Amino acid sequence: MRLEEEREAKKVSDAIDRAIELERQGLKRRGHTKLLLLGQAESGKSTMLKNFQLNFTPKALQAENEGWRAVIYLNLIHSVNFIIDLLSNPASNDIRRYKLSLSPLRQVEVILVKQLSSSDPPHSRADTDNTTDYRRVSEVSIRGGSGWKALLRLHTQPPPPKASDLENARQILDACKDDIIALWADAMVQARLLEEGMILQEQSGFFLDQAHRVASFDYEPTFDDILRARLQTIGVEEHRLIMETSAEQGQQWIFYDVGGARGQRAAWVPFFDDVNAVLFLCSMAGFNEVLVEDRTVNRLLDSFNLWKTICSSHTRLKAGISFSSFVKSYKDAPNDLEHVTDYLKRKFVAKYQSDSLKPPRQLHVHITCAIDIATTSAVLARIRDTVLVNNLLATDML
Ligand SMILES: Nc1nc2c(ncn2[C@@H]2O[C@H](COP(=O)(O)OP(=O)(O)OP(=O)(O)O)[C@@H](O)[C@H]2O)c(=O)[nH]1
Ligand SMILES: [Mg+2]
Repeated sequence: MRLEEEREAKKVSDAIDRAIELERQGLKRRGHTKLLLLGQAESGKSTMLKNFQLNFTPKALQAENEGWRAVIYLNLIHSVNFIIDLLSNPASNDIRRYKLSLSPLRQVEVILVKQLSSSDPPHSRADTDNTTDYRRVSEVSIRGGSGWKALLRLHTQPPPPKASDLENARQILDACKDDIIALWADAMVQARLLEEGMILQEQSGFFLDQAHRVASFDYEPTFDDILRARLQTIGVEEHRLIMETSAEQGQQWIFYDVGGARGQRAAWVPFFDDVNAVLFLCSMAGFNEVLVEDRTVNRLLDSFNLWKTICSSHTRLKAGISFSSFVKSYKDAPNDLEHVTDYLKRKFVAKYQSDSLKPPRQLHVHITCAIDIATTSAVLARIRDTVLVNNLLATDML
């Protein structure tokens, strides 16, 4: 029996090895692999992506250092400004002094947000919600694809003639360093935060206890800092990672990192069908927290529901939804992509043939998936060729 069991286990293990090898070869052939990161806001999607970069493309992550420095500065300054706002009634000379000495940080925050969000207006929750939420520090979010990493160009271009905004931020932070440290250590500040039920240490983008380091003139972000830096994702960002590690060298991994807040989730749908894997993240700490966007909903419960929705979502036809039960004229044909596509194509052509004005204009039907760059570029090439040939015909050159 034991030998039989061992043989059986070996068979299973060999089958798994073969499947892995086939998958590996498949990936090699396809040249790249696509991964979709899903989960509610602050579940760690962007952080996972950074971890992938750290492991597989460390040089590329290193090259993003200046961009992350700006995010870390912004995280720290945002916390400081938040505390100053909280102490709006200066109860003591000390508080008045902090307010004055740390006031240059206001302008630095505005500049950093502007720089990070490039042409987009900042999407600060504080902008949309006038009621101050003392339980959380409002966040600054940058729209996906806005090119906030354009900041990184600082890296490859020669230094600008005048001190850059980032350099300015560095100097001001250095000058404010001692007061930031003193503010955070102040017993009155801590008491006020406690009164408001705010535990800043547990919030993302918390760098106050690292102020002595981060605010120093010679500060260089460590990988650990980069992992802790918080920038809310808005929309869907595409990140292309060219693997640097020897086993995967040269392979391209494309990550789709999405915004996880409820208002962002509709944007995920088009990405489901076209990826090799979905990575779903759930923050275990969410069990006693509520959603920022809906304070009546427990975060863990929201994650469960989201997971359920994702598990039950499928390519519509593959999920067994019958095309013919919605389109009555589709009879006696298989419920698969090939036949449904062919049917739709014929339907459009038939309408054109029966209703197009005379003389008929040319019709070219293309099937594509607009989020698939390869198929879409093939279609674009065909469109370009058609336009080119028509132009040549019109000028009697053909
Ligand atoms: N303690 C702890 N913190 C984490 C973990 N993963 C991420 N974080 C922190 O949680 C914060 C939020 O993480 P993000 O990766 O920005 O969250 P996200 O899922 O991309 O959020 P959205 O972009 O808003 O959808 C960051 O400041 C991280 O440093 C974790 O496993 N444990
Ligand atoms: Mg994110």
